[in-house]
Amino acid sequence: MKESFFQVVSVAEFTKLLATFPKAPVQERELSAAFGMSLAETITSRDDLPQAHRSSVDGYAVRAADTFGASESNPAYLDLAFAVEIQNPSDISLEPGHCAKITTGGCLPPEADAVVMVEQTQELGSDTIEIRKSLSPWDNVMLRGEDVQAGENVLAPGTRLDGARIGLLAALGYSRVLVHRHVTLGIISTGDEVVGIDEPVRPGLVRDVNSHTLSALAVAAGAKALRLGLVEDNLEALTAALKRGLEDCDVVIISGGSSVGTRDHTLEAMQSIPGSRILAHGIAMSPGKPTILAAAADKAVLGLPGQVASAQVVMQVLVMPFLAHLGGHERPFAIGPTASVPAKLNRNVASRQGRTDFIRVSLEQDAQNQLWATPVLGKSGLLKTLLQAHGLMEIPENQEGMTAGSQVMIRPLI
Ligand SMILES: Nc1nc2c(c(=O)[nH]1)N[C@H]1C(S)=C(S)[C@@H](COP(=O)(O)OP(=O)(O)OC[C@H]3O[C@@H](n4cnc5c(N)ncnc54)[C@H](O)[C@@H]3O)O[C@H]1N2
Ligand code: MOO
Repeated sequence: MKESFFQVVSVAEFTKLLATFPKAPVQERELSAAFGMSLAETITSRDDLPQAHRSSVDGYAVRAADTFGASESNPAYLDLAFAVEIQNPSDISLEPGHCAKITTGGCLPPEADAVVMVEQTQELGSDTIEIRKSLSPWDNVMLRGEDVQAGENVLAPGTRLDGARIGLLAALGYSRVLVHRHVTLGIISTGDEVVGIDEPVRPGLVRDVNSHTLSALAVAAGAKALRLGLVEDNLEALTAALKRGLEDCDVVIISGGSSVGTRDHTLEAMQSIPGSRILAHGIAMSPGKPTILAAAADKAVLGLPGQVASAQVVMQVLVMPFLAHLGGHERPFAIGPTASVPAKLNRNVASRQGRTDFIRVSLEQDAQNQLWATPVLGKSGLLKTLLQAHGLMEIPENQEGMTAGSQVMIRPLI
C-alpha cells in the first residue's frame, strides 16, 4: 500500500522552509544587462546629484526678490547680463536687477535663486527683459543634492533593479554592478497521458500545459526556465531526468505525480537522489495540497500537483516568491512579485479551518469605483477558473470562510 501524505505543513511553515535555501551567487554585470536583477552591494553616491542648482525650464535666471510683485499688469524689468551655456556653468555672479538667459538643465549663476519661464517674459530690445510673474526663491530650480547627496547610501543589497533604479545607477556612473545571477528553474512534466503540445490528442491524452505555464511564470519572476521534457510514469526515468535537471538548474519542479496514487513517483524519485531530504509532503492549502519540497544538497526540488489550476496557483503563491528569494530580492515572501489590491467580497465563501484557501476571484469596478470580488469556483483540473479569474483571495487557515461585504486583499494573477 502507498503511503498517504506524511509531512503536511502550513503555508507559513512551507514558506519558512523555502527561505532556508541559499541565494544565487553574486556576479558583476553591465548595468545595461542588470534590469530586474537584485543588487548584491550597497550603492553609495560619490557626488551630489544634481551637482549644482540646475534650471528645470527654459527662461531667465533671476534673483527672486527682483520679481516680487511682478504680474501681467505690473511687470518687472531686468537687464539681460549674459546667457548661460548649458555645458559650461558661469562663475559670474548675477547682480541685483539683472537676469541671465538659461536653458532647461543649465546651472544657475552665483546669486541667482530662481528661473522665470520664457512664456512669462518679453524681450524688449536686446538687453531688457520684461518679467510678468512674481517668483519665490528656488522656483523652477532643481537644487544641488536634491536627488542624492554625496556619501549617501542610496541602494541597499536586495534591491530589485527597476527602471528608476537603473536610471539612478546610470546617473551616479555605475556602469557595472554586483547582482545575484539569474536563477534557472528546470521543469519536468510527468504522466503517461501527457503529450507534447504539437501532438494530436484523443480521449486519454492531454497536452502538456504545465511546463509551458510554469516556465512563463518563472520568467515573470525574473528567472530563466528550462523545460526538461516529458517523462512517463516510471521511477527510473523520472529519477534520471531529475538528476540531469539538478546538474543544469538551481531548482527543479516536477509537475504531476506528487499525490499518493499508484503511478505517483515524484516523492520516490526525490528520495532516490543521494543525500536528499524530504522537507514537506503536502501543504495545508487548497488548491495545491499535494505539493512536495525536497532538498538535494543545497538545491530545492518541488513536486507540484498535475492539475492545471493547482499547479498555477502553487507557482504564483509560493514558487514565484521563492524564485525571487533565490534571485536575491529582499522580502520576497512578504511583498511577492506584485502588490495586492483591496476589494469587497460580493458573496459568502465557505472554507475549512486548518487549511489556507486561495480562492480564484474575478474583479469588477462599480460606478463608485469600488472593486468587487466574485469567487470563481470550479474544478482544479480545468483551465476555466483561471481564465475567468483576475486574482486570488487568501482565506487564512484559522478562519471559517468570509462573509459578503468583507474587505479583502486580492493578489493579482500574472
Ligand atoms: N487519495 C488522494 N488522491 C488525491 C489527493 C488526495 O489528497 N488524496 N489529492 C488530489 C489533488 S487535490 C490533486 S491536485 C491531484 C494531484 O495529483 P498529482 O500531483 O499526482 O498529479 P497527476 O495525478 O500526475 O495529475 C493530475 C491531473 O493533472 C493532469 N496533468 C498532469 N500533468 C499535466 C500537464 N503537464 N499538463 C496538463 N495536465 C496535466 C493529469 O492528466 C491528471 O488529470 O491528486 C488528487 N488525488
Ligand atoms: O489540492 Mo488539488 O491541488 O485541489 O487540485
